Amino acid sequence: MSDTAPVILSAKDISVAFGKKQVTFDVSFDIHAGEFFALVGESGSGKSVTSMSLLGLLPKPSAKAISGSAMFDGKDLLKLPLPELRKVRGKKISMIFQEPMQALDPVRTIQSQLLEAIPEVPKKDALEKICEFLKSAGFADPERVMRGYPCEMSGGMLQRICIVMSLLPHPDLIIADEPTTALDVTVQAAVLAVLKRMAVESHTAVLLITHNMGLVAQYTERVAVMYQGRIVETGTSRDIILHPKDAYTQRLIAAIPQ
Ligand SMILES: Nc1ncnc2c1ncn2[C@@H]1O[C@H](COP(=O)(O)OP(=O)(O)OP(=O)(O)O)[C@@H](O)[C@H]1O
Repeated sequence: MSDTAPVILSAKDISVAFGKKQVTFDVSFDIHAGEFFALVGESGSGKSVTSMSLLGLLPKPSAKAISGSAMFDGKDLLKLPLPELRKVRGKKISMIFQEPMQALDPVRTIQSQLLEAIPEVPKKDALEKICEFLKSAGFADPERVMRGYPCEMSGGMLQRICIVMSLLPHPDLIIADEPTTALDVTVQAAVLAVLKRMAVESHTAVLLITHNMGLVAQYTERVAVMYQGRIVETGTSRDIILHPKDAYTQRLIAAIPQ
């Protein structure tokens, strides 16, 4: 996806404070339709706070201490009343978390949870669609997965199920916050490859939150580098990795395993 694709999310000057402590400072970035965009930076740099502010997911008192704007679908997400924001969440913008169990209920079948992602689709069509998506996510026997419970699956399988869940409503954007950090290294690449391929197929943009510049190099088209609550550099992942201007970006790149 190139810069010529329309901008679907425009974050401008987002600053968040918890009490007197300001943790992000004028964070701005644009995400284009269908692109894989990364917000990269070390732990505590403000990546999650930024993405959670977009969806009104920050704990209540701090919600009052957000400034800036995040234009999406003609509306400013930072100013949207909660009921309207809830309609956007999970439909036009979905999320994948580090821990798949954050999104899944341990005592319900996978099928019943996936059906909930597309309540407006008639059940028979929804089941067909779920089956097709599970196959696409690498499950050879989707019916068996659908009958199963989360505890019967490995971490990698659960995260692929979460990818399916996030894509079922055909969102414009998926926010994936460290989606592979909790997984074995050998499984990480497979899960991200599934996310990338399925997002491309459905023309869904992905905001990947990560501390791992290696993943940025391998999977994303554009990147914003965050350090101590500020964006220090934004550009195409290729340009930034080949010609990093900022000293912090240079350190992140030096830490990529050969
Ligand atoms: N609920 C909160 N109350 C107070 N401070 C918070 C809260 N949530 C986050 N912070 C602070 O905001 C800063 C940014 O945290 P954030 O979680 O966004 O970083 P991050 O880059 O996503 O790191 P990580 O990868 O560890 O999640 C940190 O200094 C953190 O301590």
